[in-house]
Amino acid sequence: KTHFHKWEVKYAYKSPDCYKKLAVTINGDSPGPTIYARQGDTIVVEVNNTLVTENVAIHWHGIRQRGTPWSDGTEGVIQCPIMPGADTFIYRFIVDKAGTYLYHAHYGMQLTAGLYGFIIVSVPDGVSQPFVYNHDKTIILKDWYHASTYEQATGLSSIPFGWVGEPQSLLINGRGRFNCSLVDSALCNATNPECSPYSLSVVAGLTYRLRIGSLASLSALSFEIENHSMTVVEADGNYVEPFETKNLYINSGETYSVLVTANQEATRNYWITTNVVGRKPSTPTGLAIWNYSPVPHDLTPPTDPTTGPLWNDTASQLSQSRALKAHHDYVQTPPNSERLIVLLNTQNLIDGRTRWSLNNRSLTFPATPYLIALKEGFTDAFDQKPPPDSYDREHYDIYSVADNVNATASNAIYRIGFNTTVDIVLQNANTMTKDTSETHPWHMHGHDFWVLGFGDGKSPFNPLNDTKRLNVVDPILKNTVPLYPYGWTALRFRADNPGVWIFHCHIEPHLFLGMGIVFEAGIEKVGELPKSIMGCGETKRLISP
Ligand SMILES: O=C1O[C@H]([C@@H](O)CO)C(O)=C1O
Repeated sequence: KTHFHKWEVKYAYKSPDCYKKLAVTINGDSPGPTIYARQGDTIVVEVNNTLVTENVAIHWHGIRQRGTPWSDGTEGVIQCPIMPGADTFIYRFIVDKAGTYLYHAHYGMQLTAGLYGFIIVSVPDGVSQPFVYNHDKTIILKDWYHASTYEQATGLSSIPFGWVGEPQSLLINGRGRFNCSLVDSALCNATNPECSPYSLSVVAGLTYRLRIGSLASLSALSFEIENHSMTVVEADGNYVEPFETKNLYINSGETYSVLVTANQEATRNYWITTNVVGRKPSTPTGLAIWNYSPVPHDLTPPTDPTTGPLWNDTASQLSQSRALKAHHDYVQTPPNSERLIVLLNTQNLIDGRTRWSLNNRSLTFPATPYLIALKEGFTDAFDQKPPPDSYDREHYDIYSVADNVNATASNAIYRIGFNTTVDIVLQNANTMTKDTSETHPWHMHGHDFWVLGFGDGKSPFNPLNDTKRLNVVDPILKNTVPLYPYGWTALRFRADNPGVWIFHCHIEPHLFLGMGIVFEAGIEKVGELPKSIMGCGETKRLISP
């Protein structure tokens, strides 16, 4: 079955947290419409960019794009962006795996500006899932800023550096609440119905599958439902060996399904809350209501909202990450790997500007998208010398503020043998601030990867032959995984999807500052590129194949 969607991307005034600001919307909405489909279906989205001056590209997050790398929607990597002033681009791809996925802008800072939403893929008819529930609901989490993304992007690329800071609000299904008394401004209206809390109505005794996704710009979040426990059953479109938790940690780019049974005193409502973790919070708790019908859906719960776990309890976040294992009926033990890439994550100055680098390379996109340059043989379009597979592991002190004087901005890419299995070890380090290391959610396009393990400090081993510290028995497949402060994360993937793909930190300002790598695998197996990814408007027709 093919699902057609016609989207107009445009600016609209929105007050998701009572404060009125311009947001990039889809057909006037932020978050955008949820795409529903069944495994094996084709999704066609005709995107019409009516922004006045900004390009757009939309990424289908978690969808592997097998055979359609040109529909991955990443500006600079696989397509010329969709031009403003009503240029149109048609994304067409197959959703080949049931699960909970996301979409969002992948151009500049437009995710922060509000272009984001869900893709829900259900199992084919007659196929069962390894858990049961009565109803299926979606909850999308977002952090929200009042400054425009133009101001943010300008600060990030200026000398001196202007950091975006902590968000003003946390939104649950596009609704939050900023304290209007903090600003002397007619722009903030606490009685605007747009910012009344989202209320999820439940019937006592029934079990709900909540599909929870985060597309935060910066914040790692914890999510909980007062007095109700959650059983985690799915992560990034993969079944999990079920485990129970009071609060769910969720990073930007991750999705989870949890089962929640409405088994508490049903004569009142309860708080649904989300809180910042991983960075010292200054953003108020995000609030929604767990409503037992027929209690009025907007009746404020009689209790104080839960404040979540301690923001810096990394051990508890790590223990949830380690609890995630492939469901026992869906274990795919990864084959041995053939290559190891160790990526040292550092923040450093390049030409006086603050950037993020991997092995001293800070990613910049070339003017010609990689996919087109590689396919058409434009060897001068980007630096042809691949970046290093490792760093000076023997001498580098991850606990010091390092100078990293050799850090450079680079558009070089990794070349990976098609169908080979690769291990990646993400190694965290100190930032340019003393005694500071941050959490980074790493997201891979075009593939899921096995999460082999996490550790503290410097990864002391070569995962190619160390199976003791790693889980090669029942590792979970994911597309986004956290790298914790001063820690390491090891993952393995099979480069079995021909194309050019980006692997990057999902904190949007960090990607903006170069925190990602691009790799190519099997480019010779990519079919003829659609002309619509090249150029703009009718000029696309002039381009010879
Ligand atoms: O990239 C970042 O910059 C700031 C800080 O390191 C300097 O202001 C911060 O917290 C980041 O994550």
